[in-house]
Parts: sequence; structure tokens; C-alpha cells
Amino acid sequence: MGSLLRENELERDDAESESNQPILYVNGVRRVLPDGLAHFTLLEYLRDTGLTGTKLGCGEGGCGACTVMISYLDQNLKKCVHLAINACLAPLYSVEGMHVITVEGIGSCRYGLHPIQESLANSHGSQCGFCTPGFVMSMYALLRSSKNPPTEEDIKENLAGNLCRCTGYRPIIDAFRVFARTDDALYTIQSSGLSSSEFVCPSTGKPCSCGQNIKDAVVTTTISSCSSDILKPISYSDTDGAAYTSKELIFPPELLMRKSTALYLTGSNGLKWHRPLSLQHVFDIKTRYPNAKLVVGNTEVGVETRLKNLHYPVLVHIAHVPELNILNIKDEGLEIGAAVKLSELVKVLKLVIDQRAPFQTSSCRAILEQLKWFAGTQIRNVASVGGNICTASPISDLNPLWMAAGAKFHISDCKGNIRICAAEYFFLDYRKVDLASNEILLFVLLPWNSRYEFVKAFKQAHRRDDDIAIVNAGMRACLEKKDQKWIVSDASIVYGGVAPYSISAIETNKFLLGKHWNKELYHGSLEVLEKDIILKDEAPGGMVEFRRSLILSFFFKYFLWVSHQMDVFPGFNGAVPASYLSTIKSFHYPSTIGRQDYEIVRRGTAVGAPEVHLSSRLQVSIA
Ligand SMILES: NC(=O)c1ccc[n+]([C@@H]2O[C@H](COP(=O)([O-])OP(=O)(O)OC[C@H]3O[C@@H](n4cnc5c(N)ncnc54)[C@H](O)[C@@H]3O)[C@@H](O)[C@H]2O)c1
Ligand SMILES: O=c1[nH]c(=O)c2nc[nH]c2[nH]1
Repeated sequence: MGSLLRENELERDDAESESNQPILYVNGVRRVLPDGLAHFTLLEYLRDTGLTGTKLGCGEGGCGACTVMISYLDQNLKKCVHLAINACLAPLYSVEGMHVITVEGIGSCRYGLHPIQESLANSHGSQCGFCTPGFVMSMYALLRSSKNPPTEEDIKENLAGNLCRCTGYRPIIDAFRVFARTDDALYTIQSSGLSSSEFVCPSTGKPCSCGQNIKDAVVTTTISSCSSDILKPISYSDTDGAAYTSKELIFPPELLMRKSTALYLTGSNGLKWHRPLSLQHVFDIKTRYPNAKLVVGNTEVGVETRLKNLHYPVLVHIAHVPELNILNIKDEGLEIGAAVKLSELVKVLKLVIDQRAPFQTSSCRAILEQLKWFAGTQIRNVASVGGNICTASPISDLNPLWMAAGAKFHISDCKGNIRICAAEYFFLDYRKVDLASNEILLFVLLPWNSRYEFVKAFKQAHRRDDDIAIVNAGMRACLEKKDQKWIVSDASIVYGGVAPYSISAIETNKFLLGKHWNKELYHGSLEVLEKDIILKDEAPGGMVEFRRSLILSFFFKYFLWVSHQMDVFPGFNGAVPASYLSTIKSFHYPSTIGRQDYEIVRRGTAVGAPEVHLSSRLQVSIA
């Protein structure tokens, strides 16, 4: 890998000839992107140009050590968006025309730390410092992209893609909590009902003694590890840069004015990188190179090429093709372009859930719920709906839901002939889908639900955040009232993680049809389900007993959930006992409040005292 340090020197003053050159901005500095680097990731480029604050950890988008923020003008939204992404998976040319901000770009020891960095250093939020820039950048991107202060839950959700293996999350959350939306009244003595001698910690919201002055030379006291005098909470408005000497980096005006153009660039081993900007151009490239590999977020293709040694000689980056980025609210359902990013999907789902009658958006709510547990924010910010579908991973979190929800995939060949395939019939075998080499997925139609139709998602992984499923599922049942009974008129129960691809429980679906929704239906379904979805003892993935029990317990939860939804309708006699209700509650993170009590014995040295360690300011800024 050659050094890129000379790239800055290659920049020329001639604005005319530069206007069509591939460029990007890094920390406010314009860089011309030379040809020949299609095999480079953004991370390799950054580190090779001396920006080593961004780290290579897992190399597959799972640890967040490589988190940077990208900003670009979204042509759909007509506004500048700021997103945290994994630089380890982002192909260098995928950020052409964008502004990349790394940890070095937001603050430094020399010119002043950013409030996020300051707070993290002061809260003892770094130890070895390896993951620290990633945490800083995830938080930075969250604040830059939020109109209002985020909630504590938003902060946790946005840090789900960042792993720390030595400091611990409590001091990190403590450091970032000062930027969260909180109720100031919580911290006032009057509202808390505390006596005036008790101090409420601005960090934890609990009574503590961190505000008391410790005057004696040798004092023995019990303190909780949280903000102290030197740790004044930084208000959200301070993140505009007012509190530190460096200015917040703005979006480069050149990138606002610049018109995006189609790109053709190359890389090592004859690699070709195309960036078409219209569907017709995609078809033209695919006609010329039938085996060309489409990429959007590169979160699967990147893992295949970097960790599994697969080589795709022609890559077609379709992320910016308008026809593949549609989000249309139609009478029959929601049309979602194949290149729509999962984080964009989250936004549109929230919108339609707000706008439409609740019963119509049961599928939307199930997908939204599942997306909360789908990878980390950095992945969701680039990974696409179509990429997830066409990869056909056996543990895909969304494919069982598309199938259960009755989604229709609209597919086009390179001549523009369109056919529609029901999601249920699209997945054929292990990573094999009903798509010819001259076809691409255009968009997904997610139908609205009818009045007594209930869709729900399930996922069990080793941990809640950012983990692949052991087993997941999508379930839908539609009920109708007949002869004073609530009868199943349609059902689709689909599982992932139990076969080489997402599969329907076909016999169970048949069994459910026409049955009265009651306990007998539940018991009968379990008997059929056990024979319907068979996991052999030697099934790949192991944990067979556990997975078998998950297949049944997901259905149990679904049965209870639907019964609970139906409880409000007249003539339904299947009320769920209160003691079972915890089974069907959605999970929300409780507030993270840690408390650490220890004695401080002051003997005139730092030993034993909770001093901020000397490397912390460097670790949060790396400069
Ligand atoms: N690395 C991680 O941590 C992680 C976490 C969660 C999900 N994922 C992956 O995210 C992926 C989703 O997005 P992505 O955009 O990054 O995928 P991608 O760009 O890596 O492409 C994935 C596959 O989908 C195909 N594809 C994409 N769009 C297509 C279209 N319109 N028509 C036909 N084929 C198309 C590509 O050719 C490729 O084979 C999922 O496949 C999932 O496996 C990765
Ligand atoms: O659908 C998915 N969900 C995930 O969490 C995931 N991780 C890798 N690949 C994945 N696919």
C-alpha cells in the first residue's frame, strides 16, 4: 500500500480543471482523490494520510473503533446530513464529494478539546484509549445530527455499535449524559423533596456528596464516582463550539454548490469502480458486465472481500441512484427503494406510524422494533434495504418480516422489464435468491394492514445490542369475527436462524386458518410447529435445544401478544393474565446509574484519589 501523504501536494489552484476531479474534504481540508484506489477503505486512506486516531478493530463493522462522521448534501432531503459510519467498511470512493470528520477534526489538546472530549476525559471515560475516538465520534455525529438534545435512550442506542473492553460503559455514559435531554427540576432541592444538606448529582440525578468541598488535608469520606467540581455539566448549547477555542467544522461551501457526477475509477488487481447516477446507467453497466457486483453500504460485500477473500472485479455503487432511493406512500402500501438506508427507513416508518390509523401500520411497527436491534447505528446509516434482502443471510432480521408481512419485491431486468415476486417466494436456498444476473431489486412494497391484522417481530441473540440473531421471526395473523368467534382468516409465521434461509412454517400457517383464536389453537399450533420447523441435532450453528425452544416460545409470545391486542374488542374471551404481561412488553433501557463508593485518603499525592489520568486528554483527541 503506497503512502498518500503526497496527495495534498498534488492539489492545484486551477479551479476550472479541478471541478470534475473526484474530491473529498477531511476535517475541513480539500483532498483530490487519485485514481487507482478503488480497493482502499476510507480507514486505510485516513490512517495512511497520518490520521491515526481512527482505529482498525474488528474490520467488519462490529466494534466502532473506526467510527468517523460523514456529511453530505442529501439530494432527496435537500439538506446536509451528518452520519456516523464505520470507516473500516466504507470504500474510499463511496465518500467522494463528502466531508469526513475524524476525531482529530473536532478538538485537540493543543487548540482545545471539544466538550464531548472534555467530558469524556474528565469522567474517567478512557483507559487504554483504543475505542475512545470511536465513542467520541458516535456521540459527535449524534449531536450534530439532532435538532434537539438527545434523550439518554438515544445516546445508548447510538453507542450500541461501539465496544469498550476496559473502561466500562458507566463512566462513558456518565460523560455523555450531560448532553442528554433531562428534566432540570430533577436536580433542584425543592422538587426532589431532599433536605437542603443533600446534594443532587447533575450526572446521576441521585443524592451524593460530589459537590461538597473537601478541605482537610487528610479527609476520609465516601463519595460516589460522578461529576465533581472540575466536572461542571456542559450544556447542550455549548456543543456549538462556544466553549472551546476551535471552531466547529462547517460543511464546505464547495460541496453545497458542487454537482455530483457519475464516476469511473479503478483499483488494484484490475478492480473497476462505477458510480452511476441513474437507473439506466446501472442497466448499461450490468449489460456490459453481467457479473458486476452492486454495492450500497458495502457492509456485506466489504466483509466478503476483506475477510473471506472474495474478489469482485467490477463494483457498481448504486447508493446515489434516485430511482432506487424512492420512499412513496401509496394507497396500497409503502414503497421502499432498494438503496434506501436502514436509518432512512426508520425515519419514514416513524412518519407513517404517526400519520396513519394504528391498525394499518402493524407491519411498520414490527419492522421499526426489529431495526432497533439490527446492528449498530454506523451500519444502519449505510446498509440498505435491498442489500439486506439480496444477501439473503439465514439470520437476516428483516427477511422473515418482509415474508410474514406479505411484502412484494419489484424486480427489473436490464431492459427495464419489471416483475413482482412475493417476499415469501424470493429466498430459495443458502444465500440464493430468485434474481437472475441481469436483474436488480428496484423496490419493496410493504402493504398496509387491515383492521384485525397483527404483525410482530422476534429476535434472540447473545446480547441485545449489535449482535446477530440466534433465532428470529416475523409473525402475522389476521382475525375476523364469525358466529361470535374470532377466527384466523390469514396467517404467516416465518423464522430465521433455523435453516439455510428464512423459512415459512407452512404447515402451521395452514393449521391456523379458520381456527378460533383461543388456548386450543395455541396448543395445537405448538404440536404442528414442532414437526413443521425441524432442527436436526447436527444443524449448523449449534445450540439446537435452545433454538428449538425459541421456535416455540416466540409463538407463545405471539399468541399472548395478539390475545392482549384483541382484548379490547367485544366478544373476545382470551384475556391475558396480568402475571403474563411482562412476556410481551417491549424492552426499553432503564436509566444507567452506577454508584461506586470508596474511601479517599488524601496524603498530598494523587495516589488513591480519583484524579483524571494523564493520558486521558490525549486519548480523547489523539492530537
Ligand atoms: N457488517 C455488519 O456488521 C453488518 C451488520 C448488519 C447487517 N449487515 C449486512 O448489511 C447488509 C445490507 O446492506 P449493504 O447495503 O451494506 O449491502 P452490500 O452493499 O454489502 O450488498 C449486499 C448484497 O446485496 C446485493 N445488492 C444490493 N442492492 C441490490 C439490488 N438493488 N439488487 C440486487 N442486489 C443488490 C449486492 O450485490 C450484495 O450481494 C446485509 O446484507 C447484512 O448482511 C452487516
Ligand atoms: O439482518 C441482519 N441483522 C444483523 O444484526 C446482522 N449482523 C450481520 N448481518 C446481519 N444481518
